[in-house]
Amino acid sequence: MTLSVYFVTPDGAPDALVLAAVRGGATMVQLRDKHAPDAAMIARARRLRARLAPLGVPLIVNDRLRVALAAAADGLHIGQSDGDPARIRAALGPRAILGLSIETGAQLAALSPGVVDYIGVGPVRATATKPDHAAPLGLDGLARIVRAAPVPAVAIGGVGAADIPDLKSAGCAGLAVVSAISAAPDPEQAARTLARTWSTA
Ligand SMILES: Cc1ncc(COP(=O)(O)OP(=O)(O)O)c(N)n1
Ligand SMILES: Cc1nc(C(=O)O)sc1CCOP(=O)(O)O
Ligand SMILES: [Mg+2]
Repeated sequence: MTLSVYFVTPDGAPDALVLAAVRGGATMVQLRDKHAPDAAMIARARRLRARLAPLGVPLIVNDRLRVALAAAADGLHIGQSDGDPARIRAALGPRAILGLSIETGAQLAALSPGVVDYIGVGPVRATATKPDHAAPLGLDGLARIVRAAPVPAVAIGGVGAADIPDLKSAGCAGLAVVSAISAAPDPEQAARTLARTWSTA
């Protein structure tokens, strides 16, 4: 699992966008669609996993355990209100990747050891991509959580290439982005810039 450039899809993302992000250097992909029916998500997840597995890029499903299991995805990302992480781990099995969102120091303190493989910490900044986001942490708040985390952490929420030096200084294992790739005029090039900046910063 390489978390450095973690692409989270926007609703309705075409496969071509995901494949462009991966060609550019995205190291993880999360299929996130807050509106698609489960059946459509399962079909997309199966299709994408077949394309990404040979490239060594894990496909993570957002929120939906049933979809992750049915599509034999590489893992699942859950938030604080998406269910009990220990129960979800038991249902997913020990080999799947399980990620959990952390928005506060208190949530980090409540993390059970050995249950999740990574955390997504955010939002760093307010972002229109997730209208129901928690209070922004800023870079200092992010760093406080990441430094105390017992598992690798990715920063999420309004982050992009210009933040990479600060995110690395804070101890992040990577950054998770939607719009820095999906809203770019050339998503493949945007992913490449993120990957190159990550490796050189
Ligand atoms: C890598 C990563 N980190 C955080 C989130 C947010 O998850 P959650 O809080 O469950 O919110 P939704 O994405 O479900 O709206 C994430 N998806 N990925
Ligand atoms: C999916 C998600 N989760 C967040 C959190 O804070 O937990 S912020 C977010 C959206 C990130 O989109 P963008 O890169 O366009 O800001
Ligand atoms: Mg969620």
